[in-house]
Amino acid sequence: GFLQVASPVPQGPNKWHEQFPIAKGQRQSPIDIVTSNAKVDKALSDNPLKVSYSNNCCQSVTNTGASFQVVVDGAGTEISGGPLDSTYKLVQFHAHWGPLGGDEGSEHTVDGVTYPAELHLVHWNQKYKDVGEAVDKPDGLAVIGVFFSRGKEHAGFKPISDLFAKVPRKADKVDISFNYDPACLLPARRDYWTYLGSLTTPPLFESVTWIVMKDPVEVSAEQLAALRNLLWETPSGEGQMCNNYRPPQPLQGRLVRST
Ligand SMILES: COc1ccc(C[C@H]2SC(=O)NC2=O)c(OC)c1
Ligand SMILES: [Zn+2]
Repeated sequence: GFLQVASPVPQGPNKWHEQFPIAKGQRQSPIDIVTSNAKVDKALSDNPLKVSYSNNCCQSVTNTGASFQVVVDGAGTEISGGPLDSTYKLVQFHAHWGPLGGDEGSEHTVDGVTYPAELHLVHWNQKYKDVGEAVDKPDGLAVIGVFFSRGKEHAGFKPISDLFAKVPRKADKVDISFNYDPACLLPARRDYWTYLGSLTTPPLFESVTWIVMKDPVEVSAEQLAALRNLLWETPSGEGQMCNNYRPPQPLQGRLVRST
């Protein structure tokens, strides 16, 4: 039969620069947010971040081989205001997490503190014709980051976390037949830090206006454990998907603003 060439197991974050030199760029993400250096910007509160998601925008959950991804039909699902100069539409949300029971796993850190997971709600700038055109433009994307802390069960996350067992392998996909409003995943208090950064996985395009919510949302230990129903390729074969987070990158003099 044909020579079986094993697909190369993806290289870890500290090797990405070999194929993606921008990994050592001037506006890489994530970062450690040093709260005492964040500058309160009244303009952010004068024009509050507006999040208007519809409750039937979520189409399916898929295992991308790097995370779960809820694919969203962006119709009527928009954010604007705050640091954004135009309207952005939600296209997908996913998360990053650590090992079972550990406290690392978030991508952004706050004064060096990690959370067990971090949710990313990815939006693209409506001035572009589609997300493919927006993805590598300096103002192309806006990602809302929400920290997950371990505590009581998150009723709003349960319909999604219950689906992970149905998509164990890469490219597995299950339709979302129920109404679901992703806004339920946002903390009640809408204060955030914002800065200019990048995608946190290759190709690491420096195209993201980051909006990192200050307050974490609580999810249960079982919901965090459900993330490990997702499997991926490891050097020793198929294993539980975990530690799919990039560590903080150099700030390179960037300003982090705060509400
Ligand atoms: C080629 O386009 C891409 C590639 C990767 C991602 C996902 C990254 S970006 C983020 O915030 N977290 C992640 O894992 C992406 O997201 C819009 C767009
Ligand atoms: Zn992400």
